[in-house]
Amino acid sequence: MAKRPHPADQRRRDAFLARAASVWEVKPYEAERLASGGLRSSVRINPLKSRSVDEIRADLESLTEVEAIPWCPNAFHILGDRKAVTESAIHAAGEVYVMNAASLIPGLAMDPQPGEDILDICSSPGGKAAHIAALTGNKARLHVNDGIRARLKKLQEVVDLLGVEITDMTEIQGQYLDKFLDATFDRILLDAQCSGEGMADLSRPDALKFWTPDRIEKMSRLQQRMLVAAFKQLRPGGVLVYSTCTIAPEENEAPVDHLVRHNADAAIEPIGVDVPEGRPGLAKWEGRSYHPDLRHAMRVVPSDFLEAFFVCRIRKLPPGKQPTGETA
Ligand SMILES: C[S@@+](CC[C@H](N)C(=O)[O-])C[C@H]1O[C@@H](n2cnc3c(N)ncnc32)[C@H](O)[C@@H]1O
Repeated sequence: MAKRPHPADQRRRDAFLARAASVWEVKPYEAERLASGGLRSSVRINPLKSRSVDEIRADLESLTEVEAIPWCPNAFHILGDRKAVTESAIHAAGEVYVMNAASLIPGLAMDPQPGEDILDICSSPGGKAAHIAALTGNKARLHVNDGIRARLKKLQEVVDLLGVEITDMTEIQGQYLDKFLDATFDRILLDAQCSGEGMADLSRPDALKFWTPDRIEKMSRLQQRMLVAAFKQLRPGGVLVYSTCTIAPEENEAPVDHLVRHNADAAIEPIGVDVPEGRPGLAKWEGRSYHPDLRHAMRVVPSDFLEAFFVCRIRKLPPGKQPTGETA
């Protein structure tokens, strides 16, 4: 017979499910089903190595069953045995990178171009930095950063293994970026440290061991400070993509709302990626209102392959293009 959860664990689970259900606009039992998906893995072919994408794809398809992801070139959902991929020679050689498919969205939303100066603020282990490098054929000037020293080693390993060319690797806490970094960028990714609710697998009894509303508030304050600092490093006309793997509006819509309300030159844009699991960001939640353009952000509702995720694209309007505040 299944062990009954401790009353404190049950209360925590109920609180989590009530919040997730209200964000996703489903019943709590449906939220529980959505958040109990187990490990969902996809794989991206890395075009930065010497072998062609076609050669790597043929090897990948010989290992296990995969299905092309329609909205992301060179990426596949793993339908068969994940281990067959993670323990393969192509994986050891850095020819493929395994991640949750939602993590492909920020790189695409960045739309990085060769020749640009690009900053990835919370970079380790480097999956999204490697995707950005792949999208530009290693032809952008890519600066990677992570605020936690211990995480830089893993980042360096991924950079080396996948053949990612970088101009700099720094250890600056994102909230102090504008104080320690004397450079501006065409595109910035802030894939922020978050409470990670999207990765919680409720089929595991300990899934919410570290989940508390206090942690959400603490993260929200950090994310807001990191976003404000990041925006200062963005060139006029440049693009900042903000993403998290969490569900909480306090960590998603709220920091972006703060940024756009305090910066007349910050404009939320559609992310431009057609993901079937994508829903608009929230303009209202539990009595709180957020900037109406947050509807252009994307919230990913979990599915067979995607974990819960949030992505928002913000442009720094050049002088002369800023709204005057006048109404028609
Ligand atoms: C969600 S993970 C980033 C994943 C990464 N972008 C990728 O695609 O592989 C968040 C990262 O933020 C880093 N981090 C935590 N606090 C930070 C801070 N104050 N400033 C910058 N980075 C921070 C963590 O070390 C962690 O590596």
